[in-house]
Amino acid sequence: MEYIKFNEARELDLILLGRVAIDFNPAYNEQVKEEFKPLKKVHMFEKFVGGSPANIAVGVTRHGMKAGFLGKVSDDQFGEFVVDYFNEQGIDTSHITKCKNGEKLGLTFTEMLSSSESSILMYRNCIADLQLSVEDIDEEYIKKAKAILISGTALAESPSREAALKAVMLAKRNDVRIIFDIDYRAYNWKNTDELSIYYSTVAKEADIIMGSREEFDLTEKLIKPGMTDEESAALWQGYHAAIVVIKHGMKGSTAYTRDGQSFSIKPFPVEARKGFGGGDGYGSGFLYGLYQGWDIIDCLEFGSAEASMMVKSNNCSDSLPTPEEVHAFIKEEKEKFG
Ligand SMILES: Nc1ncnc2c1ncn2[C@@H]1O[C@H](COP(=O)(O)OP(=O)(O)OP(=O)(O)O)[C@@H](O)[C@H]1O
Ligand SMILES: O=C(O)C[C@@H](O)[C@H](O)C(=O)CO
Repeated sequence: MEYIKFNEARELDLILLGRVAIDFNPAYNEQVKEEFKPLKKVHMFEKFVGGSPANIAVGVTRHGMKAGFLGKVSDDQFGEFVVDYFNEQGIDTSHITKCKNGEKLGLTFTEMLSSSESSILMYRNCIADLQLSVEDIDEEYIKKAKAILISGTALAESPSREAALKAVMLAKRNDVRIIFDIDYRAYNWKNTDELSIYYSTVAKEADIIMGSREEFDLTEKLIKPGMTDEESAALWQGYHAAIVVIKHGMKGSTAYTRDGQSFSIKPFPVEARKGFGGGDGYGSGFLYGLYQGWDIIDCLEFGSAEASMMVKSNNCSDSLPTPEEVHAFIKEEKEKFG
């Protein structure tokens, strides 16, 4: 059954809008399996492109999809690093612009303490990605895409908030599917009422919504707090959503489809290097499956496998796998665990 229809004539599979940053992860040698340590003890860091929509742009491109990024970077070598890296991956960077008033890309220093404890230390003053403004949102560009993915962090502040809302409105009138990845990052938000207002505005327009239970609770705060997954799915499907994906970390995740069905998957157990990045692997894999027209359960399995591969890795972008690597991982895990 086809739950979502993409306009096949479009040249871009997906435009991603929002957060892009630089991740500094403790240097890690897979062979030596260096020990976990507190951030203050780390001497060497490796630099990667980071930020959820940027990571998903890399992920879907590794799967052969054609992605474009709509965002703002700093007018310095870190901004150039992002654009160069995206170009090398084959991501369309024609609508990435540079900040004009000295705003800087966010720097994320990550701490990996054990296979179940990790955290991030964000430097996000005078932040570049939230400078995206309505002038950057070009209808002709949006029209080129089958779908646009809005990352929730883009809604945290003006001018990026209005830019994201404009992109949603233009997508709507141009037959472009809207994917809302709630992508809650507490450091961006002043209070949760604001968050509920803007998240729910986009969720009402979205064809696909993806988020954790906590993220749905925040989105629904001013509508009806304390809903079950089934109630949340019914609420958003009552507006526009064809597919609502609700994640419960290691307990697994469920996709609810508009015909009243639900499909659940458990994570593939792995020795994790970090807790973050799983969601981006999950999103990349799930969306790839959907574009291939797979059954929802196969999309979930692929996303879940890609998530497990990413929590094992030392970064959230560069190690995103190819479809062949994900299939091989699934085969290996099934042989191990039956
Ligand atoms: N330790 C782990 N082992 C295996 N899989 C994991 C682990 N942690 C997370 N995952 C997988 O990653 C998926 C997404 O993780 P999570 O629920 O933390 O989402 P998220 O908050 O969107 O992640 P992110 O920090 O990447 O944005 C989970 O649904 C699960 O499939
Ligand atoms: O921004 C974060 O929360 C962590 C980043 O290091 C990472 O790139 C990411 O965005 C994971 O979703």
